[in-house]
Amino acid sequence: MDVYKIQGQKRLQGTIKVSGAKNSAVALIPASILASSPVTIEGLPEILDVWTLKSLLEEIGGQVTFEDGVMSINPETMIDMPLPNGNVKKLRASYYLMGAMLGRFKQAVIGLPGGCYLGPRPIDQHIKGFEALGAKVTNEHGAIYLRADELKGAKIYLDVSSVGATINIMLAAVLAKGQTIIENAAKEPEIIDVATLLTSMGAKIKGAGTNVIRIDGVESLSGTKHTIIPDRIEAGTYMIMAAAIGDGITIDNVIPLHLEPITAKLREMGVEVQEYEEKIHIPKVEKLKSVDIKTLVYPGFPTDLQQPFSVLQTQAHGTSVVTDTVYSARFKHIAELKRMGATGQVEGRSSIIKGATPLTAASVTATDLRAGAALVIAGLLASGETEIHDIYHIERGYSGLIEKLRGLGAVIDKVTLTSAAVTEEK
Ligand SMILES: CC(=O)N[C@H]1[C@@H](OP(=O)(O)OP(=O)(O)OC[C@H]2O[C@@H](n3ccc(=O)[nH]c3=O)[C@H](O)[C@@H]2O)O[C@H](CO)[C@@H](O)[C@@H]1O
Ligand SMILES: C=C(OP(=O)(O)O)C(=O)O
Repeated sequence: MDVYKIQGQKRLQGTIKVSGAKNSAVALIPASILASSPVTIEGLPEILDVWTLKSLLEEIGGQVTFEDGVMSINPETMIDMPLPNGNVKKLRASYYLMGAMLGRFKQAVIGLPGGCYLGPRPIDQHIKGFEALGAKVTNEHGAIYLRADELKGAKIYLDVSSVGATINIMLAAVLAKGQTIIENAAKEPEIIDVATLLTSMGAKIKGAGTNVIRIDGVESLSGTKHTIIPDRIEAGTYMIMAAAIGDGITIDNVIPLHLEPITAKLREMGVEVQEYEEKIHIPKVEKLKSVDIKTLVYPGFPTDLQQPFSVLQTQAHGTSVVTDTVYSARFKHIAELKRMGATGQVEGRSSIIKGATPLTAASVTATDLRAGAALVIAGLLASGETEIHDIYHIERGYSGLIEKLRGLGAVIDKVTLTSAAVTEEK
């Protein structure tokens, strides 16, 4: 079992480079299934989710190479192999195989997805979209069976602005006959990135990034080369870390516009955020003011950053309230932060954090991906040696984390615990 060990209270300084966006990567890779010739995606993050998707494409017969962030996918040899179990359960975004395989083969069998448990995460809006396009969809023993004689464009109103449903319907609709209109579509930058790839493959998509997306189906799509956008959630995590324990940190390879919700909140807390074309610099912070946050769909404050942000709130003077309107149970990190001396409690969909509290090292568990990111920041702040368990969650989303943090002066190691050490801890 691997853990991260962090010696805290080392001030961090320098430049940290952000990788390609996880939530784009996990949609761009399945999108390649729709092409009739090779697709190359550049700048991909080296994270578990990307490796798992590579294996999934290979399971359906794709020829895939992945080196130095560049994935080359030959989809010509792919077949409509059922994927009811196994790798599909390791990540949330395996649901994109439904839209992409339905689009190409007009049928697919895909196990219900995994990913972080943050409260219920239904996929009813994805299914509603597939059905509107003409597919018959059934759930048999935990796998979704999709089949269509042909896919026909339709008008689909999403009950919730779901990122996954918006992208999945786009994937299924690009090769459908006629026009598809997605209303109340999600507007996240990753949706624009996927639309950009599909458009460069020959798809006709208008309105990605707004709440109405129009797709005119085409006969076929061809291979292309695409460069992914930077990861705004990874960048936001490092901005929070810079405000917490930085002595001047530059975050490189960012699109500052995508970071506006986090930049605005940091400024409210008294953090100076200097924006450049593709970089953000955060000088040392003297004093943090408490602020409340409410997560919302883009361009609101991202739910994926509320857990790391809570660590900063433990260092702010006063009481802060975090309300997550997207997920009902994204608060498991609070119990872990309390082990490290934080003062916080969870009430319904909110966490209430009182600061400023010095953090002390403890043995803690990354219950999910961003809880893990929060614990890394807490470990960097805490006195003593923090040990973080279940780091596979963190490695689903942060590329080269140890090396990147060491580059700023952090003392962090990935250590394999022997079974004797694990038993002793229990
Ligand atoms: C792989 C990926 O891109 N993951 C991101 C994606 O997840 P994901 O695509 O799963 O999130 P959604 O945008 O779909 O979910 C938003 C909300 O809608 C609800 N919902 C969603 C679909 C559905 O069919 N029915 C339904 O009720 C969800 O329970 C949730 O409350 O967007 C989330 C919200 O920004 C992020 O936290 C995740 O990092
Ligand atoms: C919730 C997240 O990911 P996923 O949807 O892949 O579980 C996340 O990236 O914070």
